[in-house]
Amino acid sequence: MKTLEIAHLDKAFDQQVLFKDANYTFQQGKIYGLLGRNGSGKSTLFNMIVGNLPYDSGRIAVDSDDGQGLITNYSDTAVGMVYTQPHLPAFMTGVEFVDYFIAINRDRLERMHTTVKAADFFDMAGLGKADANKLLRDYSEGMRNKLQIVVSLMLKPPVLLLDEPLTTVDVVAAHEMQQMIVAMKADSVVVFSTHIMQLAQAICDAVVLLHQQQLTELAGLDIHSQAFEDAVIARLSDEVQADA
Ligand SMILES: Nc1ncnc2c1ncn2[C@@H]1O[C@H](COP(=O)(O)OP(=O)(O)OP(=O)(O)O)[C@@H](O)[C@H]1O
Repeated sequence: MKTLEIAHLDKAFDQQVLFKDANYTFQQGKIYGLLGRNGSGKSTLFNMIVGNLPYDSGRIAVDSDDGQGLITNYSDTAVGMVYTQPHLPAFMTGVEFVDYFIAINRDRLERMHTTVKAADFFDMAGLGKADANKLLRDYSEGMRNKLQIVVSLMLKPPVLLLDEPLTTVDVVAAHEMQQMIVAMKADSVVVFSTHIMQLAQAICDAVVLLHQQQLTELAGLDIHSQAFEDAVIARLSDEVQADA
């Protein structure tokens, strides 16, 4: 089973402690919503998992189900990340970028027996022919986001992290992207951060709170219930009440 393990994780920026002995194990087969207050460290956690940022101590390990077990020196293909602000080359057209993406990932795509063509990416992202020939610089933020989500999903990484992924896409695209994300959970560990409670309730199997430097699953309540929403708000308000 594919697994992402966070164990005894510590991380601080100067005097600001974001993680203190944080522990949680995410597993394939569920979609996890990561909820926390602004500035609690959700993007920092994702950046540590994907290898963009170092952590101070503890361990982050991935089991890609390839026989190596849980390892900390996992390859950069083990974790895929959808960024809030997409990292796409501004001076390529959409189709140039997708052709380039297919070329550099040809081996991976062939191993998955995927015979996707550039046109398939645009269909999945709900983008038209005219869009394909535009410079990515001239895409709207939502268009860039849709393309980024589609390319990330196409590689089927063992661990897929989505940092507030659906906030800029239109309602129709959001519905389609949700279905694609849900389809990923059978084969991947899927974790996404969001501030939209309804989105978390719509697609998550579990909600993990990042609060007071810890990761804690909010268990024991029906995720779709008002009681669940109330419990999330109460838990994340702890500090404010304590300070008041
Ligand atoms: N490279 C950095 N150097 C110093 N401080 C940083 C750095 N990156 C993030 N921080 C700080 O760490 C804290 C957590 O930031 P982060 O972006 O991880 O929060 P977040 O939970 O994703 O927030 P939001 O929900 O508002 O997007 C913030 O106070 C931020 O200013």
